[in-house]
Amino acid sequence: MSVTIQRLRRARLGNEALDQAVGQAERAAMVESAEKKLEELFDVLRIDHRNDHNTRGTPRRVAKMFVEEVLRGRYEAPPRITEFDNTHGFDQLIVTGPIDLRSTCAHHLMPIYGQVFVGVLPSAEGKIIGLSKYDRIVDHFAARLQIQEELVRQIGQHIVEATAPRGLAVRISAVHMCKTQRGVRASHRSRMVNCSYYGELAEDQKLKDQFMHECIALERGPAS
Ligand SMILES: Nc1nc2c(ncn2[C@@H]2O[C@H](COP(=O)(O)OP(=O)(O)OP(=O)(O)O)[C@@H](O)[C@H]2O)c(=O)[nH]1
Repeated sequence: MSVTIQRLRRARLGNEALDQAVGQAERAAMVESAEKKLEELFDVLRIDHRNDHNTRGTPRRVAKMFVEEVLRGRYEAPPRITEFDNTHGFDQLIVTGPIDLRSTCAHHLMPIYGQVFVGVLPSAEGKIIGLSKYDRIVDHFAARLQIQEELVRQIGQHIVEATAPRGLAVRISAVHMCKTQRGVRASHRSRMVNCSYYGELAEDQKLKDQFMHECIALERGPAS
């Protein structure tokens, strides 16, 4: 059995990272193996990808898409976080968003898309992290097969462990295309909204209200 396949078998959940980051050579081998399996799938589905000018090369494209894009967050290390000294001891709520969410649902492999908002209550004695890193962290955990309840907690737990703020809130509002494009064919406006709270943001209703107020304002965008 190849090294690649052994590693995949050790990983427990589709939205968990592997034990170690997967290098370029190993990812190339994964694309090769996945391409062969996708060719078989196309054959089963009676799609003549060898002769059809539209689907020729599609098994390879899809294999690359899974390894390098859709599941990238399982094979790479989380993004590096730049920290700055909090010299003026800033300790008030910071809310950032909307952060565009592009993920994939674990049940039907359909896109999940929407917005994420992150609220951070920094510690006056701690560090401040680069604002773009919140977007990168969202992107990292979204690049896995997800359900929204677990995604919102993975993002929150990672930020808490990496930056130790006094409080943290993560809110996701997303469309699940497994529900809008197939199956029940729900309205394209139908969304799922959920939050995860940590530290003082979990305990203090006024802080939660302030976070929610800022999310709504950011969702609405600048007044035209
Ligand atoms: N709670 C939760 N459910 C989700 C999420 N993404 C997809 N689902 C739902 O998970 C279920 C998938 O499991 P099944 O009921 O076995 O799938 P199915 O028979 O194809 O069901 P339908 O989608 O109703 O056609 C569906 O009801 C989805 O709408 C998510 O992030 N959170």
